[in-house]
Amino acid sequence: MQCAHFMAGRCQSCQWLAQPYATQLANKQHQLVEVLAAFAPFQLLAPIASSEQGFRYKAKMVVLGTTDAPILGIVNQQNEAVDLADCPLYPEHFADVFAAIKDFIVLAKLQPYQVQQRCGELKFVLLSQSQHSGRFMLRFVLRSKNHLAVIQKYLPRLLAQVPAIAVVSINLQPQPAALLEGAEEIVLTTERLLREQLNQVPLYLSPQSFFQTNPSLAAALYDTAATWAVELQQQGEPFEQIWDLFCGVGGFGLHLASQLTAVTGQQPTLTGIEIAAAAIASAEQAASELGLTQVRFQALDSAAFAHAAAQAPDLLVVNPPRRGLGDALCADITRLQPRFMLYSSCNVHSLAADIAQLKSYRLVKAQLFDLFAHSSHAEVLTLLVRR
Ligand SMILES: C[S@@+](CC[C@H](N)C(=O)[O-])C[C@H]1O[C@@H](n2cnc3c(N)ncnc32)[C@H](O)[C@@H]1O
Repeated sequence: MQCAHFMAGRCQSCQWLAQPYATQLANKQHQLVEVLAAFAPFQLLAPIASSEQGFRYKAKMVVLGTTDAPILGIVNQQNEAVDLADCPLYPEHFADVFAAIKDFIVLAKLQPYQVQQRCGELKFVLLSQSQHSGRFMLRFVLRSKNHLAVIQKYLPRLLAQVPAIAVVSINLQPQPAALLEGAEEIVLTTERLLREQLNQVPLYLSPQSFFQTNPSLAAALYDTAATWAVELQQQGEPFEQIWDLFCGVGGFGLHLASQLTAVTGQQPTLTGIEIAAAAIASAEQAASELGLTQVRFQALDSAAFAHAAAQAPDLLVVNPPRRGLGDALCADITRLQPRFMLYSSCNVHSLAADIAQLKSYRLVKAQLFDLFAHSSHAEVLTLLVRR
């Protein structure tokens, strides 16, 4: 990927960009082999490469500059404001939408927040796009509600200029701390969710819910997890009960349930657990659109849910945040003993620490999905089988 900001030393966010992409991928695979060496032998599949640019569905822009000349980007290590509206990680239309957003900031006289002086209103602009429809979700992170009325006044003009913007919201983040967003969200459009579709599965993104950063590779990841489950089923392992812990808006569970139903004609019972209530509402909406009736999504702590359970599912899917599953959840998985686990992780170190704790499981296969090209991070999907 050619990036003028990186070449000029203005932005170093893509830490591995100086390495050719093939070298990056080989290095990540090498690291995976090293970190999982203690669990050999297992089948290591070829890594799944990302597009080198335009793969990120979401931009998180700090608002800098002045009311008359806003900058959307970052403050770099030299303490300079860098405009990243043309960052090549984003799909091609982001730059046009950022230009329209800057016009809107000028028109509505939204003063960029100044951290040192603790003055100004607009802290961040968060822009997401559905890869399937090309439509956008736009969020303004503000210090207060002071400019709510003026934003509402000029919003129709922005929506007329960029009709692809489907959802607009204001997030209130009154703290002077470097927090990206606060708890309160005010949705300004009739549409409240951005509809994405990966493979044939609809996924509904609400302003605050998590979504995988690289939708094309997320589609490959979910499809692979479902394919592995179908293969096990075809080898005579019926999956009546599936749990999807840390399910977010339902990507893994919905793919598994719909593919297993399509192949076997029998719908498994799917239980999805996620801490964010908005994500659970999205997962329920998608399940109903898919015609899946044997589903139960609940807004709960995954560890508390597993701790209260008396019976194991046939297949357990887990996709925790970077910290991993942790001791308590590993202990309950060991107590419950599901026959199969699909563990997808964005942190190979916490993945290895958890597998080391799950002594009654054997690592059968692993595959790297390069969701985070040009960084040291990657997603790894593993299949674990009870010994
Ligand atoms: C890496 S994301 C995976 C989401 C989803 N599986 C996907 O593919 O988009 C981790 C998810 O775990 C959720 N989460 C964090 N802590 C949790 C907890 N203690 N219990 C349940 N869910 C939690 C987050 O809100 C986030 O949606």
